[in-house]
Order: sequence, then C-alpha cells, then structure tokens
Amino acid sequence: MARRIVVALGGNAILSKDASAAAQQQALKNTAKYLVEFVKNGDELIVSHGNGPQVGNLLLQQAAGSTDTNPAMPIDTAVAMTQGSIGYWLQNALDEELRNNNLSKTVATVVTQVEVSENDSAFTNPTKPIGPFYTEEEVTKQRQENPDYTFVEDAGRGYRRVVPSPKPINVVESEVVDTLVANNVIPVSVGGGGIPVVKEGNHLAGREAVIDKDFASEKLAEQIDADLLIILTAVDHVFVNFNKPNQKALSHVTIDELNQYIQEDQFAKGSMLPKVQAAIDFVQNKDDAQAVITSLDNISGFLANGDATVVTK
Ligand SMILES: Nc1ncnc2c1ncn2[C@@H]1O[C@H](COP(=O)(O)OP(=O)(O)O)[C@@H](O)[C@H]1O
Ligand SMILES: NC(=O)OP(=O)(O)O
Repeated sequence: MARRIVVALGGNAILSKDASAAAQQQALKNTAKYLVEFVKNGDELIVSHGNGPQVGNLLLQQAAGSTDTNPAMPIDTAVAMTQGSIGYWLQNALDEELRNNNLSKTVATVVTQVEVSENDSAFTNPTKPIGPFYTEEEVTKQRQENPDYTFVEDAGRGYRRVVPSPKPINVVESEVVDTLVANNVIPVSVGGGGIPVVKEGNHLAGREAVIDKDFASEKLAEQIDADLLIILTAVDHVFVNFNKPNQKALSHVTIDELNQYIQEDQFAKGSMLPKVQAAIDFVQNKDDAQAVITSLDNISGFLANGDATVVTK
C-alpha cells in the first residue's frame, strides 16, 4: 500500500560551500535522483526544506542594496522569497528526474504560511542561526554596524547571526497540500519552516522569525495524516556518544528510549536535538506513525532493508 511520506531536506541537500544559484541547483539535481526513489517505490511524496544559509544571505543582500525608494524586505517576506527560489530549483530538478524515469507526476511549490504564537518566548530569545559564519574580527564589525542583531558562537565553527524561531502551531495551507497529493502532485511545502504569521482576527500578520523546518515538517505531516516523517541530514543514523570512540548508531529506537537519551544530553541543541524532538512529536501524536532520521545517500539502503534510525512508539 502507498505510504504518505513527508521528507524534510537538510542543508547538505541544497548547499555545500558554493552559494551560487548554479551550485545549489546542481546539488538539488543530485538530491532529486534520491527523492525519485520514493516515487518509484509507489509512495506519496511531500517535500520540505531548510533555508538557514539562504535566508541569511538574502537578508545581507537586501541590506546592502537598501535605499529609501528600494527598501530591504522584512524576514517573513525574505522567507517567502526563499520558498520561491528553492521551490523553483526543486520543481525544476524533480520534474526532470521524473521524466527521466517515465514517472507521470508533477511538482508544485506551495507558498506556505505557518501560524505561531505572538507570546512564544522565542521572540525575545533568538536561537536560529542564519547566513554565513563570521570570524571574531568580522563579527565585531557586524555588531558595530548592526547593533540590533544577535550573534552567537556556533560549536567552534565561528559566529552566526541568530533570529527568533517560534514553534509552529498550524500549517495554514495544509489542506491545499492534501488536495495536491490526492491529485498526483508532489508538493513542496513549509520551505524554510514556513512563513511565520500570527492570527489577528481574519488577518494573518507576518513576523520576523525563521521557524525550524524539522518542527514545521512534523506539524505538516500530522495535519495531512502522513504515515512517515523522514528527516534527511548529513548522517546515516542518530548516534549516542556522537564523535566519541564509543559512539553507537541507533537503528530501531522507541520514543521512551529517545527521551532518556535527551535527558543524558546526547543530542546537540542547534542540530540533532530538534530532529529527534520532531520525530518524537510525530510518533507520539499518531497511531502506527514512524519517523526516520538518515542521510540522502542512505535512501536506497533504507528502502531496501530499513537501515536508518527508525523511531516508533
Ligand atoms: N547525537 C548525534 N547523532 C548524529 N549527529 C549528530 C548528533 N549530535 C549532533 N549531530 C550533528 O547534527 C548534524 C545534523 O544537524 P544539522 O547539520 O543542523 O542539520 P541539517 O541537515 O538539517 O542542516 C549531523 O550532521 C551531525 O554532525
Ligand atoms: N528553517 C530552517 O530550519 O532552516 P535550516 O534547516 O537550513 O536551518
């Protein structure tokens, strides 16, 4: 039976070192080859993706070219712009790969708004890294030029700007995504975690924030009644004692076991922890749901023999 699968693409699926459009399109062409495996397998596919590097770079470009008559756009609009650009690259790459395999689906990007709470404490505690890494010298200059911005040191790799990252409450366009899937379309949705909006009566007001794409993908998977949430990143498995001589890959793991590992601080806060938390939330909220955390390279391995970190109740 066809499974309904939400696949969340991690940073390495889109961007390595070269931030040019050509290089990101090339990376997504490669990614598309892997994603088509699900379609060949008969599954219904919904794709989401991150935008941390891209939205940060776009905001820098906006600021650099800003004038009174051509002002820089706010973050919610910049998130929408990255949904458009990355969605275009994904549609283009996936369409070609589908044709190459004589598969008769189409791909459509949904500009997706995601409701958050005005009272989310994230608005006063920015944590989401965006854009490039800075050296100590560069960040000192950035801090002088942009006194309202927050920069943090990122795991020994340099400094990055951080922005608020509120939790998603509701994916506004989830019914559109549902309708597209039912009509043989592969939707690209909640790109960059979705455009953060708060409800003001009938009006949805944009907010300057970047939602975590793993949490937004989880919310979408819940709302469209997906069977499986697959979070693709740079590692084949989640590990305990990660990067230590006694590291151990987790293959099949329950949410109780994962909660125990969280207590032991096994997962890094800005990277693996949100993925593990999104997996737990999805499995917890739906009977028979499963979540998978693995790498792009391992999709064939996972489809062939289930080898990945598979989270169940
Ligand atoms: N316990 C862990 N097990 C596996 N990977 C971990 C763990 N803790 C931290 N990581 C790191 O988290 C990374 C995934 O997070 P990140 O790079 O932020 O994701 P994304 O692919 O969405 O951009 C992995 O590539 C790995 O380097
Ligand atoms: N929005 C978001 O979570 O982007 P990254 O996955 O690129 O950090």
